[in-house]
This record gives sequence, C-alpha cells and structure tokens, in this order.
Amino acid sequence: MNLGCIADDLTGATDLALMLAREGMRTVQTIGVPGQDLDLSQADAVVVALKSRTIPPREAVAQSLAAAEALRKAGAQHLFFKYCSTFDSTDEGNIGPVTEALLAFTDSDFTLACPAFPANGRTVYKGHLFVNGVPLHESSMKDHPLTPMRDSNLVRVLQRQTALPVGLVVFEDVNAGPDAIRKAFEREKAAGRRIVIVDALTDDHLRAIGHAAADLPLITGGSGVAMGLPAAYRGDVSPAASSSITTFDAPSGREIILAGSCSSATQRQVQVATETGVPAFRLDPMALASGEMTAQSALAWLSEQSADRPVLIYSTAAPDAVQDVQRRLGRMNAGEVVEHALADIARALPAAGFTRIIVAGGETSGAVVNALDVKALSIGPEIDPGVPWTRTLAGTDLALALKSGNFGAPDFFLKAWAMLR
Ligand SMILES: Nc1ncnc2c1ncn2[C@@H]1O[C@H](COP(=O)(O)OP(=O)(O)OP(=O)(O)O)[C@@H](O)[C@H]1O
Ligand SMILES: O=C(O)[C@@H](O)C(=O)CO
Repeated sequence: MNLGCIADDLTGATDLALMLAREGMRTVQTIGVPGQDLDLSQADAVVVALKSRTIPPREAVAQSLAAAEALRKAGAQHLFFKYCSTFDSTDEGNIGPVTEALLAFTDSDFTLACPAFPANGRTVYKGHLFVNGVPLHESSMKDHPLTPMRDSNLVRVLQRQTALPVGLVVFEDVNAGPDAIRKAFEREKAAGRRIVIVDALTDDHLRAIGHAAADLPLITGGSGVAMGLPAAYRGDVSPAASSSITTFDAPSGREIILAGSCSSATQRQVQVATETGVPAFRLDPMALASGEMTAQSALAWLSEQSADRPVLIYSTAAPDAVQDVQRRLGRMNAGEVVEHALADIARALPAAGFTRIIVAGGETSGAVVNALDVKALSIGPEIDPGVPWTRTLAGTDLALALKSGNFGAPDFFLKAWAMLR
C-alpha cells in the first residue's frame, strides 16, 4: 500500500477515496480502524473514516494514531490526514493536534496543510480560504452549528491550534511549479516552520503540489491536494485518463434518500426532490424528542409507499428552524435525537427491501453506516465532485452514496439514481 489515509469524517473519507480512485489508485475505504480480518493487500490506498472532527482533541489524536498504526502495519508508505475543505475546526483543534501527533508518528518535522478543492469552489490565496469566491468568514460556514469559521486566514487559524510554527507557501511559488514549491518548502523549513499552508487556485496547482510533496511522510489537507499524488507515486508526469464511466452495478432493491444535513446545498436538493414529486417524510426533531414521533412513524409511512420509486426521509431545515430547535433541546442533543431516529430507520431498511441508499451529511452518514454495520466500501463512479457511488465490501450488499452536506448540484438526488444498473 502506497498511501494510508485518515479522514476525520465519513463523507470526507469518501470524497478522498473518490479522488484517489479517479487518479488511478486501487482504493478501499474502511469505516473506523480496519480489523485484521479485512484483506487490504490489493489496495494502493486505504482511507480510514473516523468520526473525529468535533470530538475532544485528545480522543481525536488517540483515534488517529490507532488508525496510523493499523495503516502502517498494513504496509502504508506515506500517510495523508484528510479534513474538510472548509477547514472545519475550533481553536482547540482537531487539525493542529492531530497533525502534530502524526508528524511525531512518522518521525518527520515538516508537512503541508492545503484544503483547496477548486471543483467545489474552495481556493486558498495568500493563506486565505475562499468558498465560492467568498472569504471563509463571510461564507455560510460562519454559522456552522459545531465549527463556526470566523477567520479566513488559515495561518492564524492553524497557529491557534498548535505550538508548531506555521508558515505559508504563496501563489507565486505554487504557480511556478513543483521545483519552486520544493524550494519554498526548504525555505520555510529553514525558517523553522513545521506546517505550511499552501495556496492553490486551480487543479494544475494541486497537481504541482502533489508532485512536490510526494516524498513527504505526511501530507494533510482536503481531497484536492491528493489529486497529484497517484501520478507522482507512479512516477508519471501526466494525470490518469479521465473516466467516462457513468453507470454503476448496484444490488437490485428499493431506493431511499436519508437527509440529515441542513446545509444550503442539501436544503436545495431536498426542495428539488420534493418539487419533482419524490414522496417525502419530514422528521420533526421536537416531536422526536417528545416521543410523539418515532422511527416507527417513518417506517409505517414507508410501508405505504410504492416500491417502484425512490422515497425521501429528511430532517433538513433552514438555519432559523435549526437554531430554534437547538435553543430548546441543546445543540448536541438536537443532533443526537435526529441521528438516532435516522439510525433506527436505517437499521430496518435492508429487511424492508431497500438496498440503494443516499445519505446527506457527514454526521448523518456516520450514524446510518454504523447502524447498517458497514465495515468497508469499494469506490464507484462520481455523481458530482466529491461524491461517488460506493458498494459495501462485506455484510449486507448495499449501494451507498454518502454526500457531504455542502456538495452536489441541486438535482443530485435525481441524477444519482439514473447511474444505477
Ligand atoms: N432539523 C434539525 N434541527 C436540528 N438539528 C438537526 C436537524 N436536522 C439534522 N440535524 C442535525 O444536524 C447535524 C447535521 O450534520 P451533518 O454532518 O449530517 O450534515 P452537514 O454538517 O451538513 O454535513 P458535512 O459534515 O458533510 O458537511 C446532525 O447532527 C443532524 O442530526
Ligand atoms: O472536504 C470536504 O469539504 C468534504 O469532504 C468534507 O469533509 C465534508 O464533511
């Protein structure tokens, strides 16, 4: 195995696994630290999905080190720490503490940090992160329920999370190609920097960074900065030929969307699905908390729906409704109430004949995939940037699309089904 990856959430792991597979690496995604029983010998890259983005830093470090240990035992030559393309974190972590721990684990003293993902509108210029052209602190991420991002200067953001000196490799160096980037790394290292934020505005920048970073024992970032790594490890100058595969073999069975994300992209996708007549059941967090509504209510509704068309169960709501629920139930409790309901619903799905499942939201995907007892996934074709179809590698045979909250076009829920055979 060339590359062992540790992702701080499930949909982020899928995003990275898609990038590596698309660029020519045989990639397997595991849910949690892989057990000895899982055969990883045919994989060029393994992506371990953790749920460590918002847990206490000490736990995130412990889980990340356990994953690193398992990946090293399975033969990983390089490590990649994947976090969100919007750098989701707080002043306590977990990007800084986990990076520090993995640097020590790999016995190295230098790495880069680059969340840029131009295909999804994330760019870094002079160390500032932009989301669709808007500085991070002015984007919808400023109001994220768990990790509100109020500073777009990533050098500052990361420096608050780590005692290691943080530096910057700017656009001019990145734009000049891999040799200039390597020189910039050396310059920053000589100045005592241990982690450098790296600017990137285009896929060409990301590929150049990949080539410059291929010798580093540890790389950190979003899925974008992994773009150039497969070619660099192969010793190719050119990227893998782009895939024209737009269909995916899925087990036959019923189709369902479970949406627990309240991001603006998911709100729009739910709206488009309901407007086009997808039968939909709305989970009401207050009714779930009082017991007036249960997973059984949704399952009873489900049993009345035609088996011939996809259905939608969602808790997706606008920010003011979410804030109102959070005020009344508490932020964490509100999330857990909804996640528990969606997990209970998911557990009943295979017996009800559902084998094709789309889930919206990272935390939601974690809850659903755990309920379905999924251990590992193979990676299929891209539905939209950062979101592939996947298929379970053991246990119940399922086709799963795990969508990061903010990813996907408005018609994502409709076009995803069209790819399945
Ligand atoms: N109507 C609601 N009111 C309050 N909380 C909700 C509501 N619907 C969902 N939630 C909770 O909000 C959280 C959404 O997080 P999730 O990670 O699933 O989505 P996201 O943050 O948009 O996605 P990503 O992490 O991929 O960017 C979950 O904990 C979910 O249970
Ligand atoms: O990088 C991203 O934006 C996503 O893969 C993600 O991590 C969302 O949770």
